Formats: sequence, structure tokens, C-alpha cells
Amino acid sequence: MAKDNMPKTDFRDAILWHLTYTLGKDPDHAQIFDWRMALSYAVRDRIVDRWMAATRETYRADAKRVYYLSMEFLIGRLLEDNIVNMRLADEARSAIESFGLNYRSVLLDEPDAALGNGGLGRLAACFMESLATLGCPAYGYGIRYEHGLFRQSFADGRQHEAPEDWLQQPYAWEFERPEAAFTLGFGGRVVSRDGKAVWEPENFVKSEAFDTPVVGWKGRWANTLRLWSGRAVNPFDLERFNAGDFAAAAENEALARTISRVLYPEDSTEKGKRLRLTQEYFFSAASIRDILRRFLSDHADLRLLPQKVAIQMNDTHPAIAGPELVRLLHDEHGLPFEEALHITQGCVNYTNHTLLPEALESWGEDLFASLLPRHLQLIDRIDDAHAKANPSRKVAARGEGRVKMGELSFIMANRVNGVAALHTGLMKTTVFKELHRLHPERIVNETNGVTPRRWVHSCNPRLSTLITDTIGEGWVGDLEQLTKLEPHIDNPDWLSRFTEVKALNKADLCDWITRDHGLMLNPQAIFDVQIKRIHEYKRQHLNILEAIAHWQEIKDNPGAGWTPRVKIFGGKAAPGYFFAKDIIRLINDVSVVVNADAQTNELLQVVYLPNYNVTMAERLIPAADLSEQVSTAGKEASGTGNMKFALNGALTIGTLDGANVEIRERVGADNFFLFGMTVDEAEARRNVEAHATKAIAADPRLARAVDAIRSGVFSPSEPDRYAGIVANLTGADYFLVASDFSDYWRAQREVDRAYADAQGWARMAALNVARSGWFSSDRTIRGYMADIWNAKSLIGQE
Ligand SMILES: CCc1ccc([C@H](C)CC(=O)N[C@@H]2O[C@H](CO)[C@@H](O)[C@H](O)[C@H]2O)cc1
Repeated sequence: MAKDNMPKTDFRDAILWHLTYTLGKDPDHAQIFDWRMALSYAVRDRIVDRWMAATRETYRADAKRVYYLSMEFLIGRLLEDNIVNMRLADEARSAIESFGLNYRSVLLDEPDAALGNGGLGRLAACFMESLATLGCPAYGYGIRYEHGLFRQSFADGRQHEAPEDWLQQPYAWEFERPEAAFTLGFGGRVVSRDGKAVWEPENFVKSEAFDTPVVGWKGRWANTLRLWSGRAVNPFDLERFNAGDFAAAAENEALARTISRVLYPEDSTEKGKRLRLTQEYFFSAASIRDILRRFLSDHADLRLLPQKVAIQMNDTHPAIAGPELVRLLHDEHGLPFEEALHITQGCVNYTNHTLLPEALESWGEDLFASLLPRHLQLIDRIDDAHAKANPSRKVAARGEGRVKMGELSFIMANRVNGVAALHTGLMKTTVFKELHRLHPERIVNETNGVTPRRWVHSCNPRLSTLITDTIGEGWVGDLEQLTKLEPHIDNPDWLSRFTEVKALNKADLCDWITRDHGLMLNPQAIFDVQIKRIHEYKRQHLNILEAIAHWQEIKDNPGAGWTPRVKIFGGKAAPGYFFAKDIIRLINDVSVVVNADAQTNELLQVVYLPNYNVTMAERLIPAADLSEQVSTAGKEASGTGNMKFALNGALTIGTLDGANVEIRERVGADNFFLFGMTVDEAEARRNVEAHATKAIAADPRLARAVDAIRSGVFSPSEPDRYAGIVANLTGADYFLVASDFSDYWRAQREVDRAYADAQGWARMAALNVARSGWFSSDRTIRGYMADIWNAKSLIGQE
């Protein structure tokens, strides 16, 4: 008997029931953790009903399923999201408050599931929520890392990394599925037995499944996120134990768990580590086996696979899934190689998320052969088949002693997509130029999006209420309805309510930053926010250079009617990325000097918040006035933070890069602070001899700011601490920080002037909200369903 038609009172009772019987806690002695878990289980119960109904309906309809393979799912917290999607917000709040607890602190007691680095991982999480909201049958497949992205702290301004341990406590949202385990082989050799190639792996590891339901808006559908965990085939060696070799007795288990122990913290540099390739094969192989097992549970003819299965490879990290499916179809199911390849190419699709050469994965063929000898053979046959079909041009996955995962993914895929119009165009003219020439119909564009449930409705309840009061609640499930706000923007009362929303959000943020970071912020100031991974191409160092020049000019002329500004930074650097770590330290050193400067700190403050993650983004974005999207043109594939800021009424200062281009097109050039070179101008500038020194020579303001860094103004105890950054800025400066500085300064002063006109600013901000509905991940997923997966919704439009 389904639980959800139980009398209303039961939600409160359900919480108490779980506190007592699931957690075994007496309400009088329960900790906030206990209440949070009890609340989670009460919500989960109601989700499970929808989940099972959706799974049953998918089998009944024999529907096509989408399989989203990703090494990363940057989920964040799930309790609030699930409560909102199950429409339980009011009941949950009143129940929790009736127990004398603070509702927000119960929600915030949940640790972030930080199973991702940045954009790619968060996109996967938004996509899973939109797939469920649209009622598209889908599974997400990934790795259940014991340790997600490291915890960041600062000591003396430097980044320190500590293991993240979200699984130190039980995780309410997962169900262990021991029955869905597979034994996977690694290494070994390939032998020929009666004319057939047979792989004899050396090591074996078991993949155990943990399922998390992903419920959509209004709980109309729920899909599954299946995360694999490494387990030993023989976890305990009693013999060795009895021989007193205790550590060795548990060795297998430790080795197997290493595979799913920790997320690699790199987000743009492939390290070529054996464990990384082992992780990629582990989850891809377990997922492909699971997909085949499910298909064969109610289909006999493998040629039907492309009609029932669409696989999306989230970047090249799951690329081995293609050859693995060919291997199973050919080696285990006995299909001719050509047919196995044809079927696979009918199922597999590939999304590219970066053009940075150092981020494109390629593996040494020796390492590849030692781990996956049979796959290397199959990749050669795949290359041969491709060469035979396209004699004109030799483009292969294997070459120059390496296995290139970008080329392999492209050759295996039915459709290849970029994540923003500019990026997709650049894929065709740069990294995939030859392959695009051979397969001109294969590359399509699917501009990224973000889920409006988490990134507006949940994280910005004040704005959400104002919008719903104005145009009804339909926008949450159909975000382009936001355009219906436009006629209200010229109504001064409405606009003042809109302005009030931002002001109250900023006040909340000030309270939190004061409480948790002991810093008093000026709430009247422009809250200028740059939150994202630290990377040279994202140019956090351009932002801090402008802050230094701004500080110097205020000191020259404090009475010049400056618009107060608070610069807020957040973001982690990959542990081995020392230049990025230097940028972090510089920002912290500048904030110490600038914030202590009584002459200027009413007008300019710099704050670097440690341990930026999904939950912190949900705190910062609703309170932001200005969104920093300042990457060198041609380098940021899309960006998704830019969309979240626009949807929450922040104005963008940015370059014509990634999805900034489409945001500016939709919100209007008047409501966007554009600066900097275009992709072509940047390309041309890079070829100008000594372009950086020329730019510095041409801009005394820039020169003075660089001098301040060089002379140790921000590191008096170690004047040449930033010699590396200065050398780069005055030398190679590949990301054109010096050459884009003057125009960036010009745009920032334009921001100052615009902000001084509160009405005008509010109007521009409200137009950003009204015109950014297209950046919903629901629209993006509808694009994938139509252009790539040919998948249908089983619940239809509401
Ligand atoms: C092998 C190491 C590694 C790990 C992750 C990655 C990701 C592709 C990096 C990433 O997160 N890319 C970001 O993807 C977002 C979602 O499409 C885009 O919005 C960002 O522009 C892009 O940088 C590259 C290389």
C-alpha cells in the first residue's frame, strides 16, 4: 500500500517513527544528526514509491533508456532538493520546528557529496535531476568514491588539502545492491583458443552497486544513480591470517577498495596515472555489463540494442566503454566484429567539455597494453575499420605510441557534442578538424543548462516567492516562462520588491561571513563574485590585478566618489598545480593588506572563502551583484556558474567566451558588461612579439599594479614570493591577462557607474532573470533527447 496517501499528520509521525525505529534514538536525547537522518528517511520513503512506479512503468513500456556515464557527479546536499521536489517543504519545516529545532541547520547538517571537481561533475548532477523531471527513463553510472574532492583550508594564505570523508557517517540516500555486482578483470594477456582471442586477466575486482534515487520536480518520476564501489573477490585470506600475516590477510580488500577510494582532484590536466585508467575501466566495464544484463532480461536480439539503449560518455573519461561493449558483443556473445562495432556505434555518444590540450586524455600504449591487452587489440581493429571506411584521411585512436581517447570517443560515437555554440564551432575547426571533415553530420551543439529547482527555487526562496507571486509557479518546471516577468519590471513597486530580495540575500551573506569568517562586509557595496576552480585560463589573476589597481587609485584619490566594492573569491586548485596555488596565495595576501587599510577598506574589501563547494555556491549566488566570467576567449567551453548568476539577478562582466556569448545574446548587450578580445583577436594577439610587455608599457595603471606585486607590497616578508606570476605576466602570458587588462578596467568602471543608479541596475538585473530561462538544464536535456538519444518522456509535459 503506497505511503503517500497516508493522512497529512503522518509526515511528522514518520520522522518520529524513523528516529525511534531506524535510528533507535529517544527524541529527548536525539542529536541534530539523528533528526536529519530521521527526516531524510521519512522523505526517502515517499520517493521510493515514485521510484518503483517509474521503474515498473519503464519495463511495462519497454522504453528506451538513457545511460549517463560520468567519472563525476557533483551532487552536493540532497535532503533539501528531495524535500522541494516532493513538495514537502512546508510539512518538513513545520514538523522540524515543532520538535524545537532550526530547520535550516537540520538541512545544513548534511555533508556535501563532493564526487566531482567542477563544471563537468555538477552538470552531470543537474542533468540527472532534469532527466527525472522530464520523465525520461535514465541511469547515471559513476564511482562511489570514499573520499570526494579534498577539503580546502588556508594557512598563511596557502591552500592546504585534507581528505574529504562524507562516508564517515551513514548516507541516507543510498541503497546497497550486493546482488548487482560484477567480477571484472585487469591486466594479464590475450591467448588464442580455437581461433578466438581470449583475454586471461591477471587480477580480478568485484564492483558493488549503490543506488540513489533521483526524483524530479513534483515527484512525477524518479531515476537511478548507480555508483560502483570496489570490493575484493576474496576479501579475507584466512590462511595468511592464521600464519600471523594480518596485514597481508586483508591486502586484497585494501587493493580492491583503492579503485574507488578517492576522486582525482585534477580538472584540466590528465596525469596519465595507472590508477586513473583502472578507475575509468572499472566503472565503464561494470556499467556496460549492467546495461547488457538489463537489456537481455527482456530482449533476446542484440541488434535491437541501439533502439533501447543510448549511452552518453561525459567527456573521454568513460571512453573505454565503447571498446568494452564491442568486446562483450564479439568475444562473449559471439557477434562478428563488424556487427559488434556497428551496434556499439549505434548506442554510444560523446560530449566534449574542454579544448585545453593538456586536458585531452591519451594513454601510453605500454600502460594500456599492461592493463587492457584485449582492448588495445580491439582498438586497432576499430582504427582499421575506420581507415577502411575513410581511406582519404588517416585519423586513428592509436598513434605515436599513445591511445588518444578523444579520437577513440569520436570514432566510436553516433553523435559528438560540444557544450556551447562557440565551443562546438571551435571543436570543428581545431581538435576534431579532420574527423569533422570525415563525418560532417556527427558534431552537434547542446548548450549547457542548470536545474532551476536547486539554483533558483531552493537556494533563493525570496526571489522564487516574488516570481511565483508575479507569474504563478509554472516557471519552476518550465523556466522560459520567466519572460512573463518582463512587463512587471517597469512597475516601480515590483522593482523595489526585486531590489529588496537582493538586499536581504546580501544581508544574510554578510551575517554568515561575519559569523563564520569574522569579517564585517559593507552590504551597500557591489558584491563582485568569482567562484570556480582556479586555473590560468579562468584568469582569477586578472581579477586580483584589477583589485590592486583599484586599491592604488582609491589611495591616490579616496574622495573621488568611488562605488564601494567587495570582491569575493572561492575555488580550489588541483594539488599539483603550483601556479594556481600561487594565485590563491596572492589573493589572500592582497586581502590582508587591502582589508587592513583604513584609508580604503570602506570602499574596497577582498575576501577568499575557503573550501568552495556546491553548498557555498547556493549561499553566494543569490547574494551576488556582479558575476565574474573573465576567461580568455576560446578557453572556457561553456561555464555554468555564469547561468546560475544571471538567473539569480547578478549582472555579468565577461568576455565573448563559452556560453557568455549566448547569455549576452539573450539578456541583451545593454544588460551585460562585455570586455576583452574575441577568439580571433586573442589568437592574433598571441602572435604579437612581447605582447605582454607591450600591454604593460601602454598602461601605467597595469604597470603600477604589477610593480606592487613584484616589489613585495603584499609579501613584505618575502618580496619575491610572486616572481613566478610576475615573470608570466611580463613574459609568455599565454592567457593574455596583460593585453585584456585595460579593457577590463574600463568595463569595471562602467560597472561602478551603472551600480550608482540603483533603479537602472535593478532593471538590468531583473531583465537578466526574465531572459535567462533558456539556460535551464530541462531545455538542454530536451535537446539531447531529440538530437542525440531519440528518447521519449514517459510522463509527458505537465
Ligand atoms: C583528466 C582530468 C580532467 C578532469 C576533468 C575535466 C573536465 C572536462 C573539466 C571540466 O569540468 N570542464 C568544464 O565542463 C563544464 C560542463 O560542460 C563547462 O561548463 C566548463 O566550461 C568546462 O571547463 C578535464 C580533465
